[in-house]
Amino acid sequence: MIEKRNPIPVSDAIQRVINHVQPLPIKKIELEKASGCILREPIIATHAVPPFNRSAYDGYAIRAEDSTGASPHHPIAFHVVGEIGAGQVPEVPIGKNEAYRIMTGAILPEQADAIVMLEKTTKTNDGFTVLESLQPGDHVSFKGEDAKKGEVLIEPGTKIHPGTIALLATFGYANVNVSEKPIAGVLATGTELLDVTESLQPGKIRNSNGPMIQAQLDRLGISCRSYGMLPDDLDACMEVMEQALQETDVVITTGGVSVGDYDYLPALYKRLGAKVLFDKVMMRPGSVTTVAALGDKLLFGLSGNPSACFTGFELFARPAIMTMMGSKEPYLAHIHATLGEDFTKNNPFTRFIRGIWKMTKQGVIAIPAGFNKSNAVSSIARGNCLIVLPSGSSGYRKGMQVDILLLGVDQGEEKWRL
Ligand SMILES: Nc1nc2c(c(=O)[nH]1)N[C@H]1C(S)=C(S)[C@@H](COP(=O)(O)OP(=O)(O)OC[C@H]3O[C@@H](n4cnc5c(N)ncnc54)[C@H](O)[C@@H]3O)O[C@H]1N2
Ligand code: MOO
Ligand SMILES: [Mg+2]
Repeated sequence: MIEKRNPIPVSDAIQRVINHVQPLPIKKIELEKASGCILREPIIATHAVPPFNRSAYDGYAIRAEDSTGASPHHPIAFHVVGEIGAGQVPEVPIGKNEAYRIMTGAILPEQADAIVMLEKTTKTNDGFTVLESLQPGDHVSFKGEDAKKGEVLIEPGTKIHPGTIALLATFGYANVNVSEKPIAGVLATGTELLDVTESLQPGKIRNSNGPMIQAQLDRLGISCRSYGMLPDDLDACMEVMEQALQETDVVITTGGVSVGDYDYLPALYKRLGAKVLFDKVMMRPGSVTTVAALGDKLLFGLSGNPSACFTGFELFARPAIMTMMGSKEPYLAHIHATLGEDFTKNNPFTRFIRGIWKMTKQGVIAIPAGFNKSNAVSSIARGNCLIVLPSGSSGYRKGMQVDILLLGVDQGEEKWRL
């Protein structure tokens, strides 16, 4: 007698997973190694940026009032008293109709409040003339215009990217608090599986899910520990699973979660004493995606079918791992797009079509990326998004508005809603 499974909505399934994950501990890491980590402290301006009033151009620093009334018919002359390159400090304040030759980024001399661009001046024996008047502040980068001292500039929970690194360096963060990164174990199950180096044999296929999941983890900046491929054998899987549970923070398997005679993952969870959070989701592909919890560890039982496996990772494993990393934006970014082709298959469950989105003159258009069954591998390779077609309608027509999930793009604060 086959056990009847209870399908739950995708958003409930995501919630059950997220309820089970905690951010990993915080650690300090050197700035050079922090790119791709999740920030676990706010970046607070320890000083104003810029830290002093500075010149935005190469030219001359003057008192703006001294240029009042300048015109092509009435040039005003300035006497140059010195020169300031970036990093140098002027020694004396300027007086009436005096100027410093100044370079971009150099601190303004006392009393100066405007910069005349070099191109707007005519050289004289002891200085230059200007043909137009300046206002105080012209071509000056003011102290604190970018950031005020004490301002919270970046909240914790965001991914550190090159811009964040620049900001951290600006404030002298040689070390920064980030989340520890989880170690993910990956195990492909299936007697039919061959390694990438092996030749095809009757009834066998190469293991594409294992390397794919490793690459999906890699896209999150997570390194994985591969437990290779195992035949459909409960005892063998049990042994490797127990090892993986000791060595990793989260274990991802592929295959063996359906109801076939050799689908051993349900029996494995039972033997381990793991609590199955769900084993049927109202989605296609990936309806048999199973997630179980053993203590504080999650076991992702992704389907063997490649498109289902891929989708299960992006919808469930990805946000869990991002949350473990301390991310406040663990979901894929989603945007609206116009469907570029009819999709009239019936939709008993929500469909996640591997799609291609592009920006056109008409806005963002998304089309299915070719052969789109659960067992497809070609469309995962062609796709750059998942087109979400909610259940209940079989009439998705070209021109309709749909949600698309952008693969490889973070910034998703909320899981998409149906
Ligand atoms: N009677 C039923 N049969 C099936 C059901 C069902 O509800 N009732 N569900 C179907 C759905 S939906 C899916 S999806 C699959 C899920 O299968 P499993 O997760 O049990 O995976 P396997 O049986 O091990 O393999 C399925 C398929 O995927 C290929 N595979 C497996 N591993 C890999 C890999 N590492 N790389 C590439 N391809 C892989 C495998 O050879 C099979 O073709 O079950 C349906 N059946
Ligand atoms: O779980 Mo299956 O991938 O729905 O076709
Ligand atoms: Mg199966």
